[in-house]
Amino acid sequence: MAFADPHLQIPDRYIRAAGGGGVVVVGDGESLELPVVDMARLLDPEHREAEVALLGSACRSWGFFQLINHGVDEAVIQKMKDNTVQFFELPLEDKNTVAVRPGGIEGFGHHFRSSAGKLDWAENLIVETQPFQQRNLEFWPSKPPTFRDSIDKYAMEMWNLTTRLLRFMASDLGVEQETLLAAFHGKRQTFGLHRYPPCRHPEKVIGISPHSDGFGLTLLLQVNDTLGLQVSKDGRWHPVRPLPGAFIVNVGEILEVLTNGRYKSVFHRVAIDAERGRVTVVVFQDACINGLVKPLPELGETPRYRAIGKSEYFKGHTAEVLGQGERFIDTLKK
Ligand SMILES: O=C(O)CCC(=O)C(=O)O
Ligand SMILES: [Fe+2]
Repeated sequence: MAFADPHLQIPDRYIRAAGGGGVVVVGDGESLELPVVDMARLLDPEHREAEVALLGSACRSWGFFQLINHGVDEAVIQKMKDNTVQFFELPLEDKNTVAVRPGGIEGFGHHFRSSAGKLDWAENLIVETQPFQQRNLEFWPSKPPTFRDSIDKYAMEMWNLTTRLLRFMASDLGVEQETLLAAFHGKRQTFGLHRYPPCRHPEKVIGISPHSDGFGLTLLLQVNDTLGLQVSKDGRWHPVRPLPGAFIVNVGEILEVLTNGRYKSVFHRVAIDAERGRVTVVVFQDACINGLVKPLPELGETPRYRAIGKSEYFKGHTAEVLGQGERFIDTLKK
């Protein structure tokens, strides 16, 4: 396997024509840092107003922020990190017991592929964690033995964190909290666990091709401190330097539509390190209004996107990911 032996040639199906991770990354000195939102200040009546404004401005200008003092149970986070690393360290035949099936989404394998048929330099495990009744336990690894329990507990923590964030976003947007919460309540929650091995020629490959996330909200946890995530702003790629213990939160395309374009879902990608591997735990929270992707009527604005059914939306978004061109939601703009 290409990842296992550093002396092997990089197989052609991983090599990117335009130089994979290497184009227009801003240098250290000029790099803008992601906004940092402090949950402790959001919860403190004395600082709430200013912090809600900061949260809102982060979602409008960057579509990304780091979240500190988030209040998520540290033991649950640590267990999730440990088990994720232990899973990826298993022999391939163990990981393949939950292999993704042809045409399927859940399971272990290489999930992201550009239109040119190139593979991303990563292995991934994708599992749906909510709604509870839709869990396919056949794709939940039984090794390491505590993994399923870790995923279950982490899933609950991430849903609680999502509801906390949505309340403050609603306040920034000037809508009732319940209105925004209802769009997310009972919807899908999907885990994407990623391992990006080091590569001797990082400029030739890419960890995840440029994309914007298709669900409502994304909550990303770095398992180790290897850099890799880059966010597009003003036409350039900005490397994200995760603060210790922080979550990286970003607006997905559905939240952009729900907010009638006030919040932005932006392109990001993952570059590969020459020496060190990188592991992330990503949780996607889905949303819709009665089966439709459309702006919240409670905003009281003329909708800037036409309403579309969920399955048509996902078809369009999948084509966007494969084509890496225009964002699908831009085609919904009126
Ligand atoms: O692993 C990362 O840093 C980014 C992952 C990502 O963008 C995704 O799963 O959509
Ligand atoms: Fe993403």
